[in-house]
Amino acid sequence: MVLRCVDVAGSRGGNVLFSGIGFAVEPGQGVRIHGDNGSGKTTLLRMLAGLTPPHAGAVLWEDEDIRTARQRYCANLLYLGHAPGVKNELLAWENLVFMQGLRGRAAEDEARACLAEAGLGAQADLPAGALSQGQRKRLALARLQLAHNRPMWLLDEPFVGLDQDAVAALCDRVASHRKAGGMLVYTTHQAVEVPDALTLRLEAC
Ligand SMILES: Nc1ncnc2c1ncn2[C@@H]1O[C@H](COP(=O)(O)OP(=O)(O)OP(=O)(O)O)[C@@H](O)[C@H]1O
Repeated sequence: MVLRCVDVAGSRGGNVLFSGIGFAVEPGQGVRIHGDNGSGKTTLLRMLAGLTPPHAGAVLWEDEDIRTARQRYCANLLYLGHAPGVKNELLAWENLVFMQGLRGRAAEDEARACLAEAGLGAQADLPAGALSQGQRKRLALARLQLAHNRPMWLLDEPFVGLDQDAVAALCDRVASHRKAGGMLVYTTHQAVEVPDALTLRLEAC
């Protein structure tokens, strides 16, 4: 398994934000996309997720363009955007069932156990709209605990809004994911370091 970014350029609103980006991510590896506000971190991550087409270059999964390998790629992918993307009107545990597509009688128990591990056991029966910003972020990230069959993680600003304990827990989660052969690309403008991750700094064109 390998994700390759080949000589990629990104543009928004007609402006080229970055160009000549090239790297590969293999099992166990991590890439940190770093840069100032507006440098294009989210744009690049969206390209890796297949949500925004590259201005130039290509993103390849197993040496095939992700646009043609879409089905195979998406089956291996977990993309968490900058916003938590939770449904305010659903309870916290219902959100997890819905977001992760959990099925069967064990789904609720699985979601509740996952919330307890994320430090949200007491909030499981609250509507997501009643959670604090940090709790909403924890809820979104709780999906990572259930993503065993998705090796390619793309995380946009995963550390924003988290307290120190939650940051440490996320670093542990990411480390065990990589140890088990998972792959990670994440954006950040914070000083949180994921050990042994290649850092890619986006500079304005
Ligand atoms: N839909 C859009 N139309 C026009 N310009 C856009 C659009 N989306 C983003 N941009 C612009 O593209 C640039 C890069 O945005 P992007 O969100 O990728 O940056 P970022 O590095 O993730 O920023 P931040 O650190 O603030 O989250 C910004 O100048 C932004 O205003």
